[in-house]
Amino acid sequence: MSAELRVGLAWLSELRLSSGAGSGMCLLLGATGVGKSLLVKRLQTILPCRAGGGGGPEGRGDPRGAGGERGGVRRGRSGWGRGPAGEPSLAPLRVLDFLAQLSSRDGKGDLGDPPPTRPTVGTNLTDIVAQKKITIRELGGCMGPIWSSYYGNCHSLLFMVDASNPTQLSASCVQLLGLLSAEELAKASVLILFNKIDLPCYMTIEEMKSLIRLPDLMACAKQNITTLEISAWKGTGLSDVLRWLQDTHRTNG
Ligand SMILES: Nc1nc2c(ncn2[C@@H]2O[C@H](COP(=O)(O)OP(=O)(O)OP(=O)(O)O)[C@@H](O)[C@H]2O)c(=O)[nH]1
Ligand SMILES: [Mg+2]
Repeated sequence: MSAELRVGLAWLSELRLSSGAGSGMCLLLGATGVGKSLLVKRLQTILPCRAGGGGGPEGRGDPRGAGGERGGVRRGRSGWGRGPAGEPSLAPLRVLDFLAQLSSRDGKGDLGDPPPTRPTVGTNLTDIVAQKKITIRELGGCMGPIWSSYYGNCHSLLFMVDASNPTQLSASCVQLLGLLSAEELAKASVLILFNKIDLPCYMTIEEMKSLIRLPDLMACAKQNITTLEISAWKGTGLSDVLRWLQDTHRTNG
């Protein structure tokens, strides 16, 4: 095969990946400051990722500009190359080792210092490879009024709540009700993440479930709903998030 043909085929396969072919779409939503961007960054350190540009983690500009979102620098051809800061990313088998490590330490694996984040103005697209390619689309909390423009083609939904912020809980509950009643999300699997359980004043999952009357919501909802307590800061529960994504997109996406 000629060198030009090889380059052409590699380019076509990049194009196929960047168009989202064969991937499942996961929406990551929640009020501002709950920890969505930090979660994505933590997943990026565990798994091989491809992050979109434009509306990136601290993205700006037209949030609906698909070209802009995808216009960023590709990080490694195969997805198993170098990580966001040029550090080597983990090979497939090492991902499993890493997950085992996270679990064996009660979810508190050594992920290093949490990277800084800024409020997401726009959308932040990240492809992770957890058996299948899954595209995680974080929408900034400040984009709440137009979240619904992104519901189409969504296979799964991560909805994050700040477990250390009781004053935000009722607003989060209203957002969740809106999501669960959206027709376009009726078939999506939903994972509710109660984040920031590393903080001393956090509400327990039982307290939050009862405050937002989650059992009643779950009884009425069309979606399959799961809940998890996590700390994106410490890494607690991240292995469970990855397992849920894998299981959900194996059958769904
Ligand atoms: N203690 C603690 N802090 C966290 C945790 N997760 C996120 N944070 C912090 O909370 C702040 C907001 O986090 P972001 O990830 O930017 O929040 P976001 O949900 O993406 O916010 P928007 O983009 O504005 O919607 C940052 O200072 C994070 O470091 C956590 O599990 N524990
Ligand atoms: Mg964010």
